[in-house]
Amino acid sequence: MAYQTINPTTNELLKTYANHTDADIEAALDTAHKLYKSQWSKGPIQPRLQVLERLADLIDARKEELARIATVEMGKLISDARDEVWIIAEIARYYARNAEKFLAPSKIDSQLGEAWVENHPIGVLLAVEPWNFPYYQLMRVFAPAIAAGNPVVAKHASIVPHCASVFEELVNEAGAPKGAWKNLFITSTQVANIIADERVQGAAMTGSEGAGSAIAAQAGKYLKKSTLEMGGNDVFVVLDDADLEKAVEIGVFSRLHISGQECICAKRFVLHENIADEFLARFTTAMATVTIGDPLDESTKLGPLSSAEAVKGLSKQVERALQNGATLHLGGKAIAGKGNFFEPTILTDVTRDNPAYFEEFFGPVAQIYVVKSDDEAVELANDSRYGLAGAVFSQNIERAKSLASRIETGAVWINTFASTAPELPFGGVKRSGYGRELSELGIKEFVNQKLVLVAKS
Ligand SMILES: NC(=O)C1=CN([C@@H]2O[C@H](COP(=O)(O)OP(=O)(O)OC[C@H]3O[C@@H](n4cnc5c(N)ncnc54)[C@H](O)[C@@H]3O)[C@@H](O)[C@H]2O)C=CC1
Ligand SMILES: CCCCCC(=O)O
Repeated sequence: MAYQTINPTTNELLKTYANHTDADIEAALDTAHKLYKSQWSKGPIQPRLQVLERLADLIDARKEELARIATVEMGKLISDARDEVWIIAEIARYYARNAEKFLAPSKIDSQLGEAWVENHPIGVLLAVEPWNFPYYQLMRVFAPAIAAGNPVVAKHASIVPHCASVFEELVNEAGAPKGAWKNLFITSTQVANIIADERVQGAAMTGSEGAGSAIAAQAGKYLKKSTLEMGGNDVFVVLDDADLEKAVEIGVFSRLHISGQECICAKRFVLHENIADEFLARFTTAMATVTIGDPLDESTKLGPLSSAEAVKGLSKQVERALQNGATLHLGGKAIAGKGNFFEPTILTDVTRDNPAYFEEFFGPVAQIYVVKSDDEAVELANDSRYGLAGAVFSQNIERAKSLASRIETGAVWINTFASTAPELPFGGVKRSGYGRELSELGIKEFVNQKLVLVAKS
């Protein structure tokens, strides 16, 4: 597995990074484990939280540089890259300012005596992360882990090594001791060996089902806790009383955000029959006229996919959907020329016997479904192997809340697009994974919630 920076706008190879060896891994695990056994991990929380505060300030100071690195390495719009840099500083500050409260002992009323739960670190964690939010995915693990006292070794996606390197550089510059966070350019086999290592107590993974299944299986075999943040096939439900102009604008934004390479974004558009034609007409016009180009250009609204392989895979997936009966309403092909560009695409008439019905399209490909009722919308939303997020548009909030409660996902957003914030839990059910990241829930995933009880005298 080669770690390379290839600019997806030009497909120019910019840099190849050397892989780490087994000896490097051993050194990283030894350092991390020794840090876990030290006062740094088990002692007062404040020194660890001060690192997060300093890290946030360092990120702010290098915002434009960091954003440009991400855009050049995986192709997201420069404005989206700035947003990502902004939110990782916010996540660092959030845990710096809330972790002590989250991890404070909590009393339990018990007839057996004075009882409480303490929250302790559990040891070295492994993070395995994807390329689509190359900094956010790392901070989502690092911030709660360091606050709790868990050192982390990290394997990032092979196409974002510059982002991985600069993140580690920032963590070290913020004053984290060696071992708090170590980036490793390693193979899947080496990941499996790390999970098996007795010094490693947990694994946090974000990515595809294939990766998640492999990592969860290995973690299960060695009795290590894992959290999985995997794919999604989120519905974007537009009811007959929705603000159509708003729904169209947000629907286009959500489907094309990060060139459609986002696990929580609008993928299956579920339209009430009374507004379906009007929505589709406006949606089609907006998708067809979006500005496609260099993601460093501020006027661009749709950049490239992350890699040439991603374009090939998406092209085959769309072709297979059409071969199985879907109708191509818009787009459908890779854009000829330099770079990994794909046309904004709309598929209709995707029936349940079409493989596309159950598939996530990790690119600017929208599927359109028409329903007659709220019940039918819920039934279709839940007829999925995934359960990550979803959105419901209606001007009747109680009606929207009712649907939100019935949709089997980890989150439902009403009258807006699915997104993220430090205080909001992130995660899903079914084949979208298990566990939660961010919020108070996220910091509790890898701590020992230890009961202490003093018997009545
Ligand atoms: N739930 C979420 O927050 C997110 C989910 N995803 C999902 O991930 C997929 C696309 O992202 P990719 O980075 O291409 O996913 P990927 O699964 O190919 O890679 C994710 C990470 O896992 C590693 N990996 C892959 N196979 C592995 C194995 N057998 N053992 C150990 N490590 C392995 C990769 O090198 C990378 O670091 C889509 O399905 C997308 O929905 C992507 C981003 C966020
Ligand atoms: C908006 C942030 C989303 C992060 C993970 C994803 O959906 O791919």
